[in-house]
This record gives sequence, C-alpha cells and structure tokens, in this order.
Amino acid sequence: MTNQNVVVSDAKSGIGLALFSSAVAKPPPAAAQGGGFVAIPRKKPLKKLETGSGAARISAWVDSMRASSPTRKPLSESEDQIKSSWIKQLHHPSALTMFEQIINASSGKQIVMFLDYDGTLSPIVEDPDRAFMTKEMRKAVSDVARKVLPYSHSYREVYNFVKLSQLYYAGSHGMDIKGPAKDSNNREVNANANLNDNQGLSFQPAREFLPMIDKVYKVLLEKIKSTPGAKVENNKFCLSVHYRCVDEKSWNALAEQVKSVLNDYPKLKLTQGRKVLEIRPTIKWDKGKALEFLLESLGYANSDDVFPVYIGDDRTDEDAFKVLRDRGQGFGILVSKGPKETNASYSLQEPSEASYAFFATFGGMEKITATWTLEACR
Ligand SMILES: O=P(O)(O)OC[C@H]1O[C@H](O[C@H]2O[C@H](CO)[C@@H](O)[C@H](O)[C@H]2O)[C@H](O)[C@@H](O)[C@@H]1O
Repeated sequence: MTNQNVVVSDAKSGIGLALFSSAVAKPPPAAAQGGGFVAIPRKKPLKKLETGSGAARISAWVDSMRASSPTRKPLSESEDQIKSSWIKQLHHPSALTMFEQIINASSGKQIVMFLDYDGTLSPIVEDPDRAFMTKEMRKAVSDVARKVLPYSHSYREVYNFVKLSQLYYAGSHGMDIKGPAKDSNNREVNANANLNDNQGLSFQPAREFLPMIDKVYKVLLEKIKSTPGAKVENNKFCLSVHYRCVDEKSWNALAEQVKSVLNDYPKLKLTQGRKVLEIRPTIKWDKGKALEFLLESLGYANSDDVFPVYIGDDRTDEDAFKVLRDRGQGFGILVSKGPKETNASYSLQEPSEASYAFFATFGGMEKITATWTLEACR
C-alpha cells in the first residue's frame, strides 16, 4: 500500500533523517509482527519482467513470481548456518552490532536518512491496507524527527500513517516526491523541483502517465475479478497487483490477465516486489534517482560532510543502495531475515530492529543500548 521514503535533517545536531515509502495514506498504527518463519534466500536476483506474447513468457513470469515469494518454512540446519554467517560476519553484518562503527563513520557529518515503508517501517502483512506501523515504530520515527528537526515546516499533504510534517515523502517508487521547501539549514530547493502553492517541494517525473495509469487501473480491476484473492492497488504512478492471498494454482491465470492488459500499453512496464506485480511507467526513474534528487534538493549533493543512510527491504530499494555504494557515501541497510544479493552494507532482520536503529543513529544511543542488548539475546 505504501511506497514512500522520508528525509529530515538538522544542522545543530549534525544529524539528519529522511524517509521513503510507496503509496497513499495509512490508518493509525496497530501492532502486527511477522511470524517466526524465515524466507529461503533467492539464488539469483530476478530480472525485470518483460511483456510480449507466448506461453513461455507467462511461465517465466510465474517462475519469477514463485522465486520472489519463497515458501515460508523453518530453516534447515545448513540454511541456518548460511543465514547466521551472512548476518553475523562477512559482507552484511547486522547494523545492531555495527553501532559504533556507524556512529564513527558519520561523526561530524550531517546524516540524512532514507526509509522505505512496507517491510521496513511496517511488517509485511496479508492485507496491504493494514500494513500499519507499530506504536513503537511510530514513536521511534517521530522521536527521531523531533530530535533531528525541532521546528516544524508548514506541510499540508502529510501522509496519514506517519503524520510528520518535517519529512520528505517519495511515494510510488520515488515518482511522487513531496516535502517542505527548505531544510532546517534554510537551503533552497534545487532548480528542477517545483514549488506548490504552499511553497513545498513537489516533483512528479511521471506526471503525464497519470491518465494512462488511471485507465489501466480500471481495466485491471475488471480483469482480475475472476481470480480469488487478487487485489489491485492504485499507487498513483504505479499499480500493484497483489497475489499474496491468491492460490498458487491461479498465479498462471493472474499473470495472463495482467499481461493481456500490459500488451496494450507498451509505455508501461512490469516489475516485481514481495508477492506483488508492479506496473509502472517506462521512465528512467527509481528510488536511487529519487534519493539523488532529494540530496540535491536539500543542498547536500556535492557535500563531503553528508552521510546518507538508506534502509529498505525489497528489490526496488537496491537502486538506492547502489547509488550510495557507487558514490562511496553513507551506506545501505537491508531488512531481511535471510541472505540476499544486495548492494547494502549492513542488515537488519525485521522492522522492529529498524526502530532501534533509528534511536541509535539519532542520538538515543545510551538509552537504547540496553534494550538492543536484550533483544539481540532473544
Ligand atoms: O518497494 P516498496 O516500496 O517496499 O513497495 C512494494 C510494495 O509494498 C507494499 O506491498 C508489500 O507490503 C504489503 C503489506 O505488508 C504486502 O501485503 C505485499 O505482499 C507486499 O508486496 C505495497 O502494498 C505495494 O503497493 C508496493 O508495490
């Protein structure tokens, strides 16, 4: 339901925060934690799905749907070993154990934090309309935002589920950016950004696709009616066809339905997330580009004293991790229970760990260390 990311920053503390997520408003938070199962890692990253004709193409889609939605089952002993070596050492240690290194690396720099929503701030749940943040997570994000940006900007279009006016939102995989016009240092937004009538930042690189997306949404709603459990979400610049509640026997039929619609719209492409097929414009824009745009808009693009951190859980977040890796600036943190190929530097296992990370990064270190230690021992 959501694909936004948020940004906040503060000169006084030398720390800043930014948050990303995907769609529209969420209702108030409710506690919902994921189960005690672990996703089995994918062997290879999945390719972008293509449109075209033929049963082979559909079968490739379904294979890809299956691979992006690993069966939930307890890990075998060897899988458990792989998982623990992935998290504990080598390439992607848990951010919880790298606390001091993270703080040291960012010392004296302005931290700008980018946060994915689904699977990062909220746990993955069956019904995308019920992907609420827990009370703890809401508190963590709002405490961080308060600490980092103690004064409020005027911002009308705050998403209901976060309700923090200091944050910049990048909805629809970074295609719907909104936020205050100036950061806390009073830096002006860049020349590419449009100012809305409230002088807030607003940038929608796929605006011309809106009528097409609306039309396709209606067609898709009709098409998938015959597939029990399927759901289409209109995320403004991106349509999400959820199959989490669809019986696997019907995935083929669902893929056919989606493909038949896409065949009529060559300017739209299909990508994938966690049990979701995403239809979006074929423009060269992704969460990585959105991250760069936001850094530039905040006046941080060429600055050596800026330390961006991006936390996300899904394939679309890899674009942002890669930007940070390529820039050699800041780092990415992947939220994942199991090993995955990733451009992130560190890992967290689930959203509840991410809330600790916010506290820690934003100065509540002493307060949180004890809790972290406790959690880590569970
Ligand atoms: O790449 P993201 O910004 O994380 O967005 C991907 C999709 O996220 C949401 O769906 C996911 O979370 C749902 C709620 O937990 C879950 O039911 C679904 O299976 C997940 O794929 C969002 O609802 C979609 O619109 C996004 O495409």
